[in-house]
Amino acid sequence: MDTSENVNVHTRKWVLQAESEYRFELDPSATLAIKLVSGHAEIFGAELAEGKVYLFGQECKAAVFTWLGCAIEMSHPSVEYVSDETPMAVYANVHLALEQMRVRALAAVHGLPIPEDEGDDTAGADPPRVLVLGPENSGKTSVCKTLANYAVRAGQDWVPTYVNVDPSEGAWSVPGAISAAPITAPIQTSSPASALGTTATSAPNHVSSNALLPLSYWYGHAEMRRNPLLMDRLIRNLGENIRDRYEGDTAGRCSGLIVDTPASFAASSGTGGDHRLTMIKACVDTFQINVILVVGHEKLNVEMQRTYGNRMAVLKIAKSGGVVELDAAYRERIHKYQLHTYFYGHVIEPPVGITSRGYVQAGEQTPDQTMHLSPLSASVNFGDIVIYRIGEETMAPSSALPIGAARVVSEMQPLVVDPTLGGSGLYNAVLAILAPPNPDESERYDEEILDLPVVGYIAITALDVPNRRMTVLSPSPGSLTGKTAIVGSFEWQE
Ligand SMILES: Nc1ncnc2c1ncn2[C@@H]1O[C@H](COP(=O)(O)OP(=O)(O)OP(=O)(O)O)[C@@H](O)[C@H]1O
Repeated sequence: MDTSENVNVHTRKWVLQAESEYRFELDPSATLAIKLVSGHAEIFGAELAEGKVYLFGQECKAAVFTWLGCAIEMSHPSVEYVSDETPMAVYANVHLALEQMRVRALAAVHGLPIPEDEGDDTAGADPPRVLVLGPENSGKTSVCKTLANYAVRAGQDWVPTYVNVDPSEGAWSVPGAISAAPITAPIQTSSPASALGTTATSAPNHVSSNALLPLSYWYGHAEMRRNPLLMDRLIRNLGENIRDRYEGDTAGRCSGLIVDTPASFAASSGTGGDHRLTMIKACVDTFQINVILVVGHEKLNVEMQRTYGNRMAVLKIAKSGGVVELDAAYRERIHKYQLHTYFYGHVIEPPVGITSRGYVQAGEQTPDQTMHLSPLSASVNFGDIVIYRIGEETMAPSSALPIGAARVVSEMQPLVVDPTLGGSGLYNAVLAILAPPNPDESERYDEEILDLPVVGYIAITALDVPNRRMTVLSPSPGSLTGKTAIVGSFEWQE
């Protein structure tokens, strides 16, 4: 194979030994190109194709791992090193155990003899429904991605459901949402702005061939403690919806699901009002969890063993030494990238000095498809959209209220926001547009909007109070008249 094409002062080659990984981190303006020259390699479980150039940007941090050894060629990242100490063998063993569960579940569905589980003849025929818990920067998302990718790669046509209940993650759309999506192709890593792959919600149809169709509910905030009751309800809505979808989808159900959680489920916030156990319980109940993986946290592992160990497998798995500590400023920048990517898409330019010939961006299937989106800026009447905020405007956590004080407005109450009032908080706000309510009026109920999934997002970029009009940025054409929207605490910044 001719590898000389990109070998110049701007690139060099690394030879990786078996079971080692090349880790890199990018500065805000840096981009990176990596090409697999020979051997086999993967990024969080997604295989690299030989000879294809993968681009990374927007402060991406990741690792190219190889089971048997490989040679890669790349430009210069901001930070790089190779490590042969990885927990990948453990993750692969977990995958094998989950795979056996899938095979047994499918055999049971087809009335075939159920293969025995090595060493465990009491094993049932339930597909794996895995909850991944761990503190901040333990690598939960990376573990979930790896396990989902290994399932997809197993060649059994599994379609695992990836559930993200971390509202700060952004997942397939914008931060503030919790979502689930069936994974049909390995999740590529190229930018933290689309950490779990490309979504179909903002991309026009012609570029959504590799996109996912997630089911999302809008929580509206990055932190669970902001409104735990709402979070609990949305998690349960997500679970119920997935169960409904599974009814006619045997392959999906047998493939199981993997639930990625926020760090706040693992560590108490410190200032009272510790809702994390309630959240874990909501996940266990609604997703019918039968395996809990605790990433690198002894105390949480013991706690989970005590609470759930008699009903399901609770496993502690090691944290990878490669996981990068992400600080608050970084997370804020990522939220900005995610919002921007939702509306405008993103194109990662090849690094300086590297030919763009034949380059494709990770996650895309054909080289001529870029993710450059053109959102629309439209002027709408105040009366066209009904905007709600859930709960009190300045919501202090219940634990912060004086003893004996009751909330005047319930945390779950949808309140109509009047754009004409000063301090409406709508200028530069990100809004979730909800699916229509039940067409049958008799089936409607007060808090129905809490249970409606999201169909898309808009941002309010200007408010003209005297003329009762506002300018909104929307990813696609289509009338907003008569739509219901919810505002959260995310701000749009151009
Ligand atoms: N082996 C590795 N080598 C290099 N970077 C890695 C590795 N594993 C994870 N990372 C990076 O470290 C960062 C944190 O990892 P990840 O998002 O998986 O952790 P998390 O526990 O889900 O985070 P959070 O605190 O947001 O819940 C990410 O940017 C991820 O891509």
